[in-house]
Amino acid sequence: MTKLRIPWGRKSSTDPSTNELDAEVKKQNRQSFSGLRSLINWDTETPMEQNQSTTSAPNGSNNKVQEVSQLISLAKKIGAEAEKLEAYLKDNGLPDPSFGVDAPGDFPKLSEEAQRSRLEIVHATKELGDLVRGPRENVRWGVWSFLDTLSLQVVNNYGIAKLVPLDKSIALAELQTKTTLDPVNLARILRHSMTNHVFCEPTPGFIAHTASSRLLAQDGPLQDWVGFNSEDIFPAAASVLSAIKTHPEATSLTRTGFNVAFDTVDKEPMFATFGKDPVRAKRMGGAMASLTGGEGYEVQHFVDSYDLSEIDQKAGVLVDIGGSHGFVCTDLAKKWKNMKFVVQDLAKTVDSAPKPISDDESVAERVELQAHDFFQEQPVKNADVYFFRWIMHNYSTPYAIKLLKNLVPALKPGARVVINDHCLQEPGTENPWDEKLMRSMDMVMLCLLNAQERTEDEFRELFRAADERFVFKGASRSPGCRMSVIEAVWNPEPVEVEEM
Ligand SMILES: C[S@@+](CC[C@H](N)C(=O)[O-])C[C@H]1O[C@@H](n2cnc3c(N)ncnc32)[C@H](O)[C@@H]1O
Repeated sequence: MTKLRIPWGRKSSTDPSTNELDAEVKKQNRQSFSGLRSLINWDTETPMEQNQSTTSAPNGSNNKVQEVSQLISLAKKIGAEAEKLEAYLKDNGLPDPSFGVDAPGDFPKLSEEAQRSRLEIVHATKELGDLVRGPRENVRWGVWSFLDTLSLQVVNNYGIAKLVPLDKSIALAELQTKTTLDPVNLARILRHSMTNHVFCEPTPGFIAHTASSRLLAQDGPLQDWVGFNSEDIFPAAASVLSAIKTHPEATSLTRTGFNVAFDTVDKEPMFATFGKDPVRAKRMGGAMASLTGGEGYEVQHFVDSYDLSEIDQKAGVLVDIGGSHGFVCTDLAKKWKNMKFVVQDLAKTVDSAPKPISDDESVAERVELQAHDFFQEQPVKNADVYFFRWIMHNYSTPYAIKLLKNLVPALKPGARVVINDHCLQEPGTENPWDEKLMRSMDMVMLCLLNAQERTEDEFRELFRAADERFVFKGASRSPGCRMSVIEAVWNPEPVEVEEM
């Protein structure tokens, strides 16, 4: 497996002096700018040095130098990277980025270098925009981002995108006849959406599609994504404050923002609510598929990078706990031809899995589905690997510890416990886009389940709290993947085991 040691940045001092604190604050202030560096590997200058770098005086003399402000430095960076990106698109016959209705739904796949330019532009434009808006405006208008969710929520719920023709505009008055949404609300929702390039008004009173609104008309998983986020997570988010004020420990699955929002406090966890509502459950499933099928979450990262050769050689066993319909194991079984797999999930998930689990007979005969509640003791004894993918982040620490404890009676010496989840890095060391995404996911886990994304140290502590006989081996991540592999080995007679 390609082991990318997760870079751990500075460690905070336990008793920093005021000067140290000042220095730390200054450093952090610089980090909003420097976040990019972790990804794009700018030259060796510090951001401060970059901001203060000098240029020759206009007359060409090197004697007189001028400071380049952060403003200009960012603007130049954006210009330079945009030129590189455009050249790449032209050289490869790829379309120019556009908001137009016919523009591709996704930015084209790029070379590593062109992708770096793209990300630099994404981050530097945000940085530059924030800089020129200024702190007060950033806070004042930043807090209004929930209104973007509101307008998308209404557009999506009323299916307005499907009412607008793809090839021409439609008079607002005519559109009003096609929906039960009242005229004033339809107009204001559309016009608010337009501020985010969702729909446009090419001539006053006529509505047409942009590429984003077209996707909202055509892309089922994206509709699910917007529906789940705006109708389930958004109300839950608005109730988190109430939930944590009333239950500050914030660990219970039935005392979350979601429970407050949907009046299920101390009654049932979110999963049970969805279990009773097939439409909502399907929407959440589609939304998850839309996220986890996307860039940086492909199962192939794990399949390609995690080394099971030792286990395959001895025809060992991997148990995928909460493995849904077994799509990870069927992919693993195509690569590792000798070992066996047990996919465990709740009975109704197992019942709804396709049978046979794969058309490939040599795969199907080695992948078994088993109904098992992971809050009960693990029934498959002496397996070589126990695997949790997208499971631990659904649970607060007491629950997560329980999941690990439930393995203990089944474990043989050397058994691996492998978690495939986000692993949070120190603030400012992740590329800013990934950091935003992972920290947003962390907030979503709070809203819905009082759960959390974890750092490597927090995973280490989970294993330690579950049983001292777990030997934590660390976290690793393959290039291009947002998910990490976090691993511990069962060692009933503790000896020193080297960390990865
Ligand atoms: C977020 S999904 C992860 C699925 C899969 N591991 C993946 O990588 O996409 C969580 C899975 O855990 C299952 N699950 C939830 N509660 C469970 C329980 N108590 N016991 C077993 N499986 C459970 C769900 O049915 C679902 O398939």
